[in-house]
Amino acid sequence: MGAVLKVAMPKGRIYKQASKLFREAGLTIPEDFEDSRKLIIPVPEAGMEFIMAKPVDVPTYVEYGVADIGVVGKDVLMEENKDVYELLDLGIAKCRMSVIGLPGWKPDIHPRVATKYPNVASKYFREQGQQVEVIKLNGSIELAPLIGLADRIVDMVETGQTLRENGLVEMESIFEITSRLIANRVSYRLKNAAIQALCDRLGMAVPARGGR
Ligand SMILES: Nc1ncnc2c1ncn2[C@@H]1O[C@H](COP(=O)(O)OP(=O)(O)OP(=O)(O)O)[C@@H](O)[C@H]1O
Ligand SMILES: O=P(O)(O)OC[C@H]1O[C@H](OP(=O)(O)OP(=O)(O)O)[C@H](O)[C@@H]1O
Repeated sequence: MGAVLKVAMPKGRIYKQASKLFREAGLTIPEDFEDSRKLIIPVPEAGMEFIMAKPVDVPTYVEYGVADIGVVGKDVLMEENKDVYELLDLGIAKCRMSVIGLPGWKPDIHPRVATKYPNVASKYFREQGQQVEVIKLNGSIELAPLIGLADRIVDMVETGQTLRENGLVEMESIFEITSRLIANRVSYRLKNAAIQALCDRLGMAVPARGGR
């Protein structure tokens, strides 16, 4: 049996989908931990150990090599710009990054944009040739245009429910988001057989889910 793979798994909404996909790929992942507060979960039957991380921190654990691989949203990868390999599109947690505002929005002399993703937003508006002040928030981003902190936001849209319930409109979609499998550069060489075998299994399970 090869070395144990340390996998940085995102706590929260992606975990259940990720562990389900791993199961569909034929790996034995116990369901007992789905509501647990345990942070390091041995998964011996799959030759793995899960490190339960805050989603935005997954690329950091992988870049530093304390996790060999990880599961993370494309939104986080675009924002964090870490030195990791992106191996596979897992097709789960699908949504999109969009520019959002109030209906009837008109350009302001000093436009302000609120977001959890300041790097993504700055790059996007720079490329559009628009000068904006980017304000970093950590959640409930949709509040910003409602209470006058910013005239637009850059945030994720999945079902559109948050927009509808708050009277906001999607003005432009910037990119599509799904979760990705990433790897540490050194682990990818040293544990190549195990990582490649996992990629192959997961790769077969992804289309089986209809590319979702
Ligand atoms: N509404 C959504 N629909 C689908 N995927 C989403 C949605 N919101 C977020 N995601 C994906 O799930 C990932 C993790 O989101 P989640 O809300 O669990 O993390 P978080 O915002 O860091 O959590 P928290 O700060 O509440 O601990 C995001 O990086 C994104 O890729
Ligand atoms: O289109 P929808 O299906 O409504 O999903 C989009 C919402 O989901 C995410 O919020 P999250 O639940 O992570 O809350 P937070 O931003 O307050 O952390 C995102 O930031 C949007 O607000």
